[in-house]
Formats: sequence, C-alpha cells, structure tokens
Amino acid sequence: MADYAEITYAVADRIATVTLNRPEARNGYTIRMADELGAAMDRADRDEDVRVVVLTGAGRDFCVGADLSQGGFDFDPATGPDAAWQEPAGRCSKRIFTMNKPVIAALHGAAVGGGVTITLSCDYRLASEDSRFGFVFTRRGIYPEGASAWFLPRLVGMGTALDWMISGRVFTAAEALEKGLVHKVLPAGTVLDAAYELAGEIVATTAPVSVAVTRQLLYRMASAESPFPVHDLDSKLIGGLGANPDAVEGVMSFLQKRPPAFGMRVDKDLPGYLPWLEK
Ligand SMILES: C/C=C/C(=O)SCCNC(=O)CCNC(=O)[C@H](O)C(C)(C)COP(=O)(O)OP(=O)(O)OC[C@H]1O[C@@H](n2cnc3c(N)ncnc32)[C@H](O)[C@@H]1OP(=O)(O)O
Repeated sequence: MADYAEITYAVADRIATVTLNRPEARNGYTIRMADELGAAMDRADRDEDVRVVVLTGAGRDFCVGADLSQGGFDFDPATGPDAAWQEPAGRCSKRIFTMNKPVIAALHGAAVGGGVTITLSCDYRLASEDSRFGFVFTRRGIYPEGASAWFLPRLVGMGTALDWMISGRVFTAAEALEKGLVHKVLPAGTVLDAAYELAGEIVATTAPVSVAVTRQLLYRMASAESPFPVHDLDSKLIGGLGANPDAVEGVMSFLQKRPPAFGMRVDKDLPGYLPWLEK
C-alpha cells in the first residue's frame, strides 16, 4: 500500500500481513515505523474482512530494535515528554494488546531490543531456527520498554525475565523455546508459512467474538488473586455469548458435521462482547 513508508500492509484469505520494511537497516525501529505499525493494527482491527494478523519483517532480520543511527527522541530531551507521550515500542505493544483479533509474530534473524518487546503482546511468537533474541537495554544504558516488565515475567517466569533483562545477552531460538518465549521453532525459511497455516486454522475453525473475549479475559485474569472473580466473569460471558448467533452456529456446525460459517463482526453491539474488557 502506498500510504506507508516503513511497513507494508496486505490482506489475503482474511489474514492481514504487516511487514516491517526497512531491510536495508535490518528493520531498525523508528518513530515513523512505530506510528505506522499502530495505524496498521488499527486498520486490521477495524476491517471486517480480517480475522488474524501476521507480523513479520522483510529481509534477513525481524528487527534489530531502535535504529541507533537515527537519533530518536520525538520530544525535547531537555524538558522531557508531556504526560500523553507514549514511548515508541509501547505505541505498538499497547495497540496489539487491545486488539480484538489474534496477532502472530513470525520471527527470523535478529529480534532484539524493541524488535522483541513489540512482539510480547502478540498472541503467538513463531521463530525461525536462525532467530536471535535479546533484551539488550541494560547494555545500551536504557530501559526495557513496551510494557515488557509486565509481559515478560508472565511469559517466562521472573527468574528468566531477570536474567535476560539484567544481562541483556543475546540468546538463541532454542533457549527462547525452552523458556517459553516462543511457541515453536521452525526450519529456516519456513516460519512465514507456519504462521499462515496457524492463521488459516484460526480463520477456518473459530468464532471471532469468542476469540476476542477469550484473549482479553486470559490477559485480564492473569493477575487475579483467586479464581473467584474469574468464576463470576465466566458466568456473565457464557450468558452473553450464548445469545450470540455464533454460539448457535458453533454447535450446529459440529452436529451437522460441516465447517462453521461464523459472522465476521466483533463489536460492542454483539451479545457477549464486553467493551469494558478493553479498558
Ligand atoms: C523503542 C526501542 C528501543 C530499542 O530497541 S533500544 C535497543 C536497540 N538495539 C540494539 O541495541 C541492538 C544492537 N545490535 C546488536 O546487538 C547486534 O547488532 C545484533 C545482535 C542485532 C546482531 O548481531 P550481528 O549479526 O553479529 O551483527 P553486528 O556485526 O553486531 O552488526 C551488523 C551491522 O548491523 C548494525 N546494527 C545492528 N543493530 C543496529 C541498530 N539497532 N541500529 C543501527 N544499526 C544496527 C551494526 O551497527 C552493524 O553495522 P556495520 O556493518 O555498518 O558496522
């Protein structure tokens, strides 16, 4: 699409592909890229033809983090940012977190600094066996942003998060898989195909509103102190979703041994969709 300079956006088979597109700079992250990524996620979320987003990078790397050759502040360092300013990785991380649709990150080469923190709010991380990861921030004298202090311990446990974030060392796809940062490691050159296969399965078999509610609930309840609030919410959600036509379709398609034909809309007018989950 002509309206982006540092990413590309394409839709096929109900899957939006968002590609970081500065291969000459190893997809070094810029303020502009952050803004374009946020806009692309917005667009995919609003597009009724899109069910799943695949996030990937052009060239040999996913993303080497902030492009260190570019300077980088979009505020005056002498006065600091105003209260509304959102740091660049957070702009994307936050937008992905509030998506109604799952996001699959297909990673290869370096996924380092902001290049890994922007994937932490994605629902899946698939990695090529040549991937390397690193929360290198302490080595640059800065801080791991993109809300990684919230996401990373939940994904890999506090011990591993402390190790990776304090040491800043670069580690392999095998270590990322062992600790739970990535869901799968794929042979070189096959990670994007694997992402499309997974996305296609989600498109073909799941109800959009169920997916939206389920992913938000998992995140929101991850910090609950006991199962009691989750039991209460479950009752509201099951009651609401039961009134949704997709619940009828999900059961009928199973009984009639045919593929489901779910509705495409996910919005606050649908029974079972709880807009307050977005807060
Ligand atoms: C909001 C976001 C904030 C942040 O992301 S802060 C963190 C910013 N990112 C980094 O600090 C990563 C720095 N890079 C590295 O640690 C390593 O590189 C890698 C692990 C990514 C890759 O290692 P290897 O494959 O051995 O490559 P190489 O020999 O270190 O570098 C090859 C060329 O790539 C350039 N490069 C790598 N990362 C960046 C970057 N982030 N910004 C600008 N250039 C980068 C180098 O400088 C060099 O260039 P030349 O060949 O011309 O000497």
